[in-house]
Amino acid sequence: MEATMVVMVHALAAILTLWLISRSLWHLVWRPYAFVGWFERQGIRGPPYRFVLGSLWEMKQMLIAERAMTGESTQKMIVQWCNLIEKGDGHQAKIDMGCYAEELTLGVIERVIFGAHYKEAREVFAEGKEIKKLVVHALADPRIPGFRYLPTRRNFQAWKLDRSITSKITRLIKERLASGVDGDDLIGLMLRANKSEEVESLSSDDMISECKTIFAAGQDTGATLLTWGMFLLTIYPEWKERLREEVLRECRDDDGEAPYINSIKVLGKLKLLNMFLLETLRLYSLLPFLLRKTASDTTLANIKFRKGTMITIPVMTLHRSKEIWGLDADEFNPMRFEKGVLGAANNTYAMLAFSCGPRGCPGRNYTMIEVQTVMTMILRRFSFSLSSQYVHMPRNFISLAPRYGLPLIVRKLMDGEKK
Ligand code: HEM
Repeated sequence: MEATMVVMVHALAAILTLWLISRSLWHLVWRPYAFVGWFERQGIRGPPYRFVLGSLWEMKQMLIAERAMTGESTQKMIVQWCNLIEKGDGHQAKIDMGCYAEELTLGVIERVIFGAHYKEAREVFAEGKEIKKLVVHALADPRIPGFRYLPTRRNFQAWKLDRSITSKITRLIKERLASGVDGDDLIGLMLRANKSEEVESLSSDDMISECKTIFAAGQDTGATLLTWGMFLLTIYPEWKERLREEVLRECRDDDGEAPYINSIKVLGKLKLLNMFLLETLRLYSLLPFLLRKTASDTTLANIKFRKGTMITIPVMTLHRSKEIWGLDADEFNPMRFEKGVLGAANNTYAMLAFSCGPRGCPGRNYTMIEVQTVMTMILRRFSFSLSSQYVHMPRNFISLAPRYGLPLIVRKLMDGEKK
């Protein structure tokens, strides 16, 4: 009896070991090879790679496409607001700007990356949100090397979500390749960059992780800047009027009727709006601190740091430093940016909302175009104020956002108010 038990335990252990080996081989060897092979058949070859996204002209085309998509999505949002007003008392409606901003920027980024709206992109977004929660919890974990590789419940959850995101993005890229469509979206740019002789090829993994990065970095950032911008306009109504006046003045076509979707050239003329957004980013910096690791033994401000030291750059504190920005550093004053970012403070690196240097944010223009386009269109159509239900509680959940959203009361502008 005992001998049978021993044989059974051994057999079970052998089966389990074989199963584990086959799973590991599948994940580590066979699957990546199959995947790379599949991409190679499409003419996409592997590493190494530098981050190259086609030519500058192509990047510009992508921004033009982004602006058009933002215009369309904002138009859709405007119609929804008008319907809400009609269904209500006909004068005004309560909306949560945070939710609309999230939906709008998600609609734009999925089209900027994949060229169309996809159910999978929505699911990727929802799963990305779950990962974000896990990351926030992980920040409180003990700093033990290799901790993130341990099979804890949270790590398992994160790995599962990451696998699901990867497979959905892979499916979307495959479908796109199969369709043979060559668009002005991120996938189109990467595929063209691959065909070009001048740049090194992207591997399949590079393409997937590029999509993941842009999706993660580019969605809620724009939504949050838009939300803080709208919040500040309700707190400083004189700025709402100044910006509306600028928008109505600059965004006119030959008929004297302002177009829905402004050209980039027009956006360039909206100086006050640009200054307003810079001041919003100064006071409500989305990333309240940045982290850097010293690559070698370093001396900063006469303090010696050993190689590998983690340094926290307190962006939020620096953005409100009177030494750097002057005595009115705590006050809201977009006019400080009248002579540009360099003229606003006594330090070249004072404005860190997008960080700076080679690892500064590559999505800066993208966001500014997106948020300017949306605000321009809202300012032309609506008047808005803060709902009494608003609770001012900024929360740093990887990025700084209003914890309970931004409830606004929106009202359609009368014809007389648009002049
Ligand atoms: C208001 C909006 C945004 C803000 C405030 C912002 C801010 C930042 C900051 C501070 C960094 C540097 C992070 C660090 O070094 O630790 C960064 C990096 C990055 N951002 Fe943004 N970002 C915004 C929007 C976007 C958008 C819309 C995209 C893409 C479409 C994007 C893509 C990226 C990427 C890919 C990086 C990593 C760059 C690298 O590691 O070299 N960002 N962003």
